[in-house]
Amino acid sequence: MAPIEWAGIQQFPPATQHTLHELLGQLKEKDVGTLTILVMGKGGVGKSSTVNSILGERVATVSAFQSEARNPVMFSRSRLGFTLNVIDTPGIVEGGYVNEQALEIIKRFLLGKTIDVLLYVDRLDAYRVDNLDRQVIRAITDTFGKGIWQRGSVVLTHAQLSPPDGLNYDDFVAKRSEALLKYVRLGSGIRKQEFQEHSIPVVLVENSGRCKTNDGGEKILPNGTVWISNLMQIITEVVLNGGKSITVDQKLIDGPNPNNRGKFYIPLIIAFQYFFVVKRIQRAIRSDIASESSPLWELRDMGLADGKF
Ligand SMILES: Nc1nc2c(ncn2[C@@H]2O[C@H](COP(=O)(O)OP(=O)(O)OP(=O)(O)O)[C@@H](O)[C@H]2O)c(=O)[nH]1
Repeated sequence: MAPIEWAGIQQFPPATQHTLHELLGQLKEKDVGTLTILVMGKGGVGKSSTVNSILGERVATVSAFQSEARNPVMFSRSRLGFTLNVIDTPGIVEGGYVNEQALEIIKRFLLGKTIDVLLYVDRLDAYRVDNLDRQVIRAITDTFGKGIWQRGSVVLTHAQLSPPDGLNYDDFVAKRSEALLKYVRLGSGIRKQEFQEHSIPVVLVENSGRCKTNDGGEKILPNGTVWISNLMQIITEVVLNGGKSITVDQKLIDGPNPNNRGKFYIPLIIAFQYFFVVKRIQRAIRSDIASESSPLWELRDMGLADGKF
């Protein structure tokens, strides 16, 4: 079925439309004709609202109360021969734990689809990160493999805020980003150096209808960033700056965990070590013992040394 024409793009102010068309042009130039964005995160953080903001249409259901048993949905739109797919997913946390069943449903929904970009959504106005964040990030990593983070971006909603304690806005954003990225690193198990090399971008979003606008009618953040253009710009950069898209096939769904595939080799490595390393060392020790002359204490105990030693 051909995707519906992306009419929502015309809802944006002319300057935003111009930027979006430019970005689509950049992608097409690099032979990227389809862009599939997967939106994930905890419940109630603003995933559906962000999907609506990107498309410029109210397609995903937004609820002030955490919705239960929601299914993943993909919204497809086309524009000038380009297809934009945005996949909204239910929150994957329930009762303080990662809901494995929700993850299973998401995985099955994604079967046969290729994810070009992961948007990991959380709120800017949350003042702590905890073990739950780490668990959610680990669950995403276990599902898709570490490579997903090379195609990942952290999205922080509720970005129109006045920081507490008289903190400067940009400092507050930097602190919150740093704290969250640390947990992304820990949860994904990516080594520190590698993580720093492929820095994961953090993007700010304000989905509220009361978001401030500039003279051109574009929605802006307290630091003046035109956030829809900025979000789409970062998404384009993530796609064009390397890392592979993730195709969800049956193997990925059945497991084993994509990060643990090498574990199959562990018994072989142990056997190799036993025969070629341990055995060799044992032989060397044995021949060493055989050739060793008696130590002095042994000679003394045998009464052969005269106590000068
Ligand atoms: N002020 C403000 N409110 C937001 C923002 N994003 C979302 N909200 C509100 O937060 C609530 C939850 O938003 P949703 O978009 O439904 O969140 P979700 O992550 O899709 O929620 P689940 O489907 O339950 O996982 C709604 O009342 C939204 O109006 C934002 O950027 N700013």
